[in-house]
Order: sequence, then C-alpha cells, then structure tokens
Amino acid sequence: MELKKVDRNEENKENLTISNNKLLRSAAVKSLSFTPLRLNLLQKDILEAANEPLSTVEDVLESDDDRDEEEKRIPPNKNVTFHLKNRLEDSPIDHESIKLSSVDTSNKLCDSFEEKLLTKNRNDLPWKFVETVELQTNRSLMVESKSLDLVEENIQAVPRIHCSTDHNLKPLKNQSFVKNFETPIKFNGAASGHFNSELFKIDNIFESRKKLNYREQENQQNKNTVHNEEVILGSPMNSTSNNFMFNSISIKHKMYIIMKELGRGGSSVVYFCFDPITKEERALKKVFLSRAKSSAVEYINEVEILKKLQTCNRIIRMYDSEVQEHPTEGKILWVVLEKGGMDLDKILKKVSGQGKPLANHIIMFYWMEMLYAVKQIHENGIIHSDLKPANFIKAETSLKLIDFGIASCIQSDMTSVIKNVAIGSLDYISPEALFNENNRNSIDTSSPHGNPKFKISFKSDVWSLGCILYQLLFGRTPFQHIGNSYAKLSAIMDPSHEIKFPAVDKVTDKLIDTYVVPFGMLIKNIDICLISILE
Ligand SMILES: Nc1ncnc2c1ncn2[C@@H]1O[C@H](COP(=O)(O)OP(=O)(O)OP(=O)(O)O)[C@@H](O)[C@H]1O
Repeated sequence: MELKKVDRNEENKENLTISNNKLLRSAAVKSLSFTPLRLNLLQKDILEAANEPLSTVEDVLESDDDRDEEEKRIPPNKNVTFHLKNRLEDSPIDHESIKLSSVDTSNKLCDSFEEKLLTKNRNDLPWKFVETVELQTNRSLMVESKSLDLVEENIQAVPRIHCSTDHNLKPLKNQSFVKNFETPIKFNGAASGHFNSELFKIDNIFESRKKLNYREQENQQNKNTVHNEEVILGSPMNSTSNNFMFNSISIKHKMYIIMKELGRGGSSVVYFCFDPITKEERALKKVFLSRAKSSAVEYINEVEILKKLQTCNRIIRMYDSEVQEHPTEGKILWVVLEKGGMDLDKILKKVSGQGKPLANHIIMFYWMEMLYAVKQIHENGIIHSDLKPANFIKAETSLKLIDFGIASCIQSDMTSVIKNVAIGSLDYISPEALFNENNRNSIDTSSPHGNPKFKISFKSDVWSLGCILYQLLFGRTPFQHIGNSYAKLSAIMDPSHEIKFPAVDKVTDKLIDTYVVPFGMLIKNIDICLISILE
C-alpha cells in the first residue's frame, strides 16, 4: 500500500470547494485524497478497523472514554451482580439484584443463579422481577408488570441492566457497562428481557406450548383456507396474567414467532422473529403489495435479485418468501431474511445524538464495508439504485446491504438500464436518475411527450456512495441543507452547483506526524467501478 507523508501546513490551509461539474462522486473521493478531509490513518489503524468486529466498534462508540480498559471487562469466572434500574424514576432499585456465580463473560454457560430479585417493599415500582432463566448459552431475566396498562408504556423503563464486579451491589460509577434490554415484548401482562444475547425467555414458554399450538394451528389451517391468520398461542407459564400472547406466522409451512418490529419502509414492516424449532432468529419483511406505492412487481423483483445474490457475504441472506392473500390486508409478500442489527442510519443518528464525531477508523471501517457490499452487487450485474445508510445494516461482523426493491439487473453486455420513473432517495439520488431524457430542458421528471426515460448505471450507485461518504465526514448529506425539494432537485442536477466541503479538523494529535494512506489507493483496490473516476 502506498504511503504518503502529511504536510501539516499545506493540509490545514485548504478549504476546498469543488465545482459540481466533476460530479459529487469524483469530488467526494478526491476530497479525501488531497485535502484536510483525507482520512489520516495509519495503515495499522485501517487493518485493525477492518478486523474489528462491528459490535466492538459500536461498543467503542457507546463506552465512556474515561473508563479504564480494565474496567470495561468483567473477568471470567467472577461473581457478577446485575442491577436493575428503573429508568423512568431514574433511581437504582437498590435492594433488587440478582447474583450470578461463575459467569463466563465470553457468553458461555453461567453456573448458577444464587438469588432472585427481591421485590418486597417495592410495591411502588411498576415492575416486578419474576425469575431468571438459564438457557444453554444465554441468560435471561423475566420481569412482570403489575399493571397491564404499564406494559407497553413502560417497556422502556426496564431496559437497563448494570453489570458490576462489585459484590456490594453498587452500580458502576459511570455506568458505562450497560446492556440494554431490547424490547421484544409484545405480550400483554408480562415482559421479558435479555442481555448478552438476543434469545428470549420465550424459549421455555414455547416448549411447553409447542404441541398444543401446532395442533391449534393445524386445526385452524384445516378449517380455514386463509391459513396465515396470526395465531394466539395461549397463556404463558409463570404469568399471573392470562393474556400472554404471541403472534406467529407460517411461511412455506414453517412457523415463525413474531417478536417485535425492527423497522419500516414505504410499504413494508420488518419484524424480528424466531424459529421455534431451530431457535434461529430471523427478520421477517411483510410487504403490503396492494398498498405498495410502486408496483408490486418491484417487490417480487427484490426477491429474485436477492436469490441471485445469495453467494455474496455482504448481502443480507434470504431464507424463504411467499405471497399470501390476507382477508383484510390484501396480498402480502413475506420474506424471511437473516436478522441484522441496527442500520447505519440509526447508528449515525445515535452517534450524532451523543454529540461525538465519528472516529476516523470507524468511518474507514464503515466505508470499506460499504464498498465491499457494492462491489459484490456490481460484479453480479446489479444496480441497487437506493443506496443510503438505512440500507446498510450490521450483520455478523460486517455491514450488509438490504432493500433491493428498486434494484435492476443489468445484462452482461450492458452498462445501464432505462427506467420510466425517477427512483432513489432524495438526499442520495444521482443526477442521471432524475434526468428525464425525454424532457431535457426541464427538471420536471414527468414527460409532456412520451414516456419519461431515466438512464441508470452503476455510477448512479457510486454517486449515492459519495453522498454517504460526505455524510460520514460532515454529519449531513451534500444537499440536505436545501429544504425546498424543487431547489434540491435543481441543485443535484446543476453541474455548476458548488458543493461545499467545510474544513474540519480530522487530524488528531496522535496522527499528525504519521503517514497517511491516500483514500483513493484503497478504493482503487476495492472497487473497479471507482477506478475510472479517480484517474
Ligand atoms: N434483515 C433485517 N434485519 C434487521 N433489520 C432490518 C432488516 N431488513 C430491514 N430492516 C429494518 O427495516 C427497515 C425497512 O426495511 P427495508 O428498507 O427493507 O424496507 P422497504 O419497504 O424496502 O423500505 P423503503 O421504503 O425505504 O424502500 C430498514 O431500514 C431496517 O432498519
């Protein structure tokens, strides 16, 4: 890899403004190679970042900087105290704690739970501890609400568990080793949470219910040709309430328990679900085909494209799909997908909410992950057409690409495709995706004469990548500040529009006198599609 010495003075005096006639793709990439915006990284940093599991990267983002390295880890085989905190009241529940003994923090079996949470004298709390459950590799807590009304509302009140190696049950001073309970709870009357894993208490509840529920489901299927009404699986064990409910769905004769919503798109909802037989977690995308703004064919297209990309490790895995007729909701497309974590948009919002800039090596890590993903689809002849942070999600230790709803498959002898609608997300859309070849003199994307014609190529994705890169560096997309949509479209399409590249001090003390890896060199090695732009 080529290394280059930084001239600090040269670096700092530049405040680059690049004319749009070289297009954002080129400008964004070049800005990194020749200006203070260049990612000043040690080769070591890059390699470290590339090898670092994403979860660790996020842990870094979440942790308190002033904490000792030592303190961040709970040593294996030490007693660990979990401290429940009621976030609404914002006061630790001092007397309520669980002692675990011999906890192996590498997420292996924990030997025993010594104590249950004491709830006496704490009748004022909306939450009552019920029990802890030890699954093979996971530890779960179960918490029950005294009031049904409080369940949905206060679900956020439970979610903090403070881990401490301290036997005196004190929460850590800076509370930075905090694991959030996610909120899988859709149940009435009881809530379960988890830490260190995304498996739930539902596991053992489900075991005892399984036979019954399959029978129920079978009966229902026999009685009813519309076989995929959501099935209520009965009341839970250990719950004082009899309103414990799960939603389940059968896709290609395989049952999934729906746990919670993960996200939403224009015409779809994505749920976190659980395969009760294999215990595997899945994401379930429910597309309301009849409500789809764009053609339902596009969602079917998504399934076909995903099938084509199943050998690519930076693309979300698809396990199954089925179109079903729902009595009230019309045609529904169900797609069973690999479950990812947070999408990059949420990660960026979270970071900006913390008021911290993204560290260079994290930018680099995300950026490389995005390039790998886009490289894989381009090599397979696919143009995504809707690249944006929300469509990259954390999965395993990488970022993976999702949402191929408007993607196009290009024949091997072609480099572009004609669409008859402008497609993409406004802040990331390329000029050519807005440029109606049948209405050249206007930014009006409709056509007075004949069908509109938009010529999309692989480079449209590169433009969107440039916008994402800009956002990673400056905290906003290049056209985000233009509020009026018409003005925004004009700016995107106007080659003379100037994109501002504010001077930001990305050069930390640590890196000032070190060598720099020009960003372009990395890209060159990664994405063939960017080579032409750099040269
Ligand atoms: N496999 C997955 N694992 C985890 N979360 C997911 C997964 N797929 C989607 N999501 C979440 O759901 C959101 C919406 O999903 P997706 O983008 O696929 O829907 P869409 O209807 O195609 O969206 P759009 O209207 O933007 O095209 C995503 O931004 C992401 O937060």
